[in-house]
Amino acid sequence: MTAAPAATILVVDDEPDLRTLYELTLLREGYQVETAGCLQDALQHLERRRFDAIITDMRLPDGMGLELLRQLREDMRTERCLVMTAYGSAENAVEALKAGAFDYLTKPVDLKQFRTVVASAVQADPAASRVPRMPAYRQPAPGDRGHAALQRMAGESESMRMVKQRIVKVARGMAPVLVRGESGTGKELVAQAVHANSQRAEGPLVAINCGAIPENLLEAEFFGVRKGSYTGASQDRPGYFQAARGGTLFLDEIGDLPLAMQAKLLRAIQERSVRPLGATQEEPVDVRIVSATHRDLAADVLAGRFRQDLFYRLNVIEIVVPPLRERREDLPALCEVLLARIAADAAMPVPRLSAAAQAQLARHPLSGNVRELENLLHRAVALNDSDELQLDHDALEAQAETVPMNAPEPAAAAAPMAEPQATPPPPEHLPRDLQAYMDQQEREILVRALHENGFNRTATAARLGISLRQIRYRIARLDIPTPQESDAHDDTG
Ligand SMILES: Nc1ncnc2c1ncn2[C@@H]1O[C@H](COP(=O)(O)OP(=O)(O)OP(=O)(O)O)[C@@H](O)[C@H]1O
Repeated sequence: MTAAPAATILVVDDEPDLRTLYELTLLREGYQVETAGCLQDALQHLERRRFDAIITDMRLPDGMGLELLRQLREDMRTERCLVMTAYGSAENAVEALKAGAFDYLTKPVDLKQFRTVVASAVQADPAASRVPRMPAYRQPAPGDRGHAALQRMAGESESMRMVKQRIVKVARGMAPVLVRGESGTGKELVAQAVHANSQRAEGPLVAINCGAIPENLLEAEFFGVRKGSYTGASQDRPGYFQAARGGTLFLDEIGDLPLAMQAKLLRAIQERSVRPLGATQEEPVDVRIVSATHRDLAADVLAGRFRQDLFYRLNVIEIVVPPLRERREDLPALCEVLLARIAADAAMPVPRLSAAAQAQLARHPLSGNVRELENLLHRAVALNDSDELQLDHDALEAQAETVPMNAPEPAAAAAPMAEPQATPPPPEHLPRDLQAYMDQQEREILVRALHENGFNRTATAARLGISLRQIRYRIARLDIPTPQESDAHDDTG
């Protein structure tokens, strides 16, 4: 057991049998337990002393369990609160998490899950016990993992500072986080910082690009496989959920998940258990879900492309990463960090950006956000032959001409440019082989777009208004060579 033996827990439930069941279960785990049968009783316990965790039923005879949460927050207390909600009442669970609950449990409570969730809530936190009246979150100290992860996110603009504050604030609970923002804004860095600032930082962070996994493999990849479940499954193989146990599962490009898989993911999140392919039994999983998307998921829900119930579950806490054009004051800091990174990778001294290059960047639309900036700097370093870095004029021109590649929804993105861009001029002579002609056209467009986006397929797909799956298919069909490392990059981020 990971919990400190002397951790104290307050159990609030009006049903005596359940109260006793929870009490005995917790005592057996080595905790000190106090119980209360109603809200007033619970508030009196809280006046007398501090606890490590509170477990409360949602409905109490004299009010709602959420009232306790409100009181704890008002008094800036550190107790972590677990709320028990009736089975199937997703709204209550989401409401509790939004109100600041550490986590929730669904009734009837599975005792194994109960023990796991409680252990995670009372994990030793010496800072919290020494300083009883502090905000519910702790600022990361220089040198610790959470601090380092925030440092990796360059930029001190007002909007970035707010993003960082929000990360610290929400990191410590279990509530699912949805990171929204245009492509290349740094959503993956945000997810890493949430993990690093959470109490799960010692556990794994498993990052998956949902759009990059072939549809027929999704279930096995997510939930694992039992030996013999299909020809070739010669041994048990864990899925992402098992791999992320005790840590964070980062589901990037969540909007690309097909509807059938959305239903399975929802079930796994609600039940907190998964059934590997070929298994007869479910196995409990303990993961925190952070997801990200550049799409307008609410619009996808309206269009029937994304399940509303899953959206509701994933979007308990939202972090919006602003596009670079709205925080241009971050440009110098970003250039510094990115150039240092590029130089370190190439084992060379950090180059200096010329004043002319800085001015060019300040005027450039940078619709591809930090990723575009990174690509421009990469190219500049590669072509550089002087002390001061100049920007590649052609690359700047080419990228400035492109329409923003980040409109939230590819289909919508295609609409405004339909007239001038969607219809190429007709060929002078009719082609003899229509298919070969079309393939050639498509190939040229893809190669150009891939070049312009530094071979990042996520960005290229967004630029062309197609999904990542479609672009992967087209690249393979047309046999377009791409650098190995770009494959790895856009698979994970
Ligand atoms: N604030 C930042 N400081 C330093 N580097 C950054 C910052 N934001 C983004 N980057 C870098 O820019 C690149 C793109 O970032 P990232 O992959 O996190 O974007 P994203 O929003 O997840 O993109 P996509 O939607 O295409 O997956 C990465 O190399 C990342 O390290």
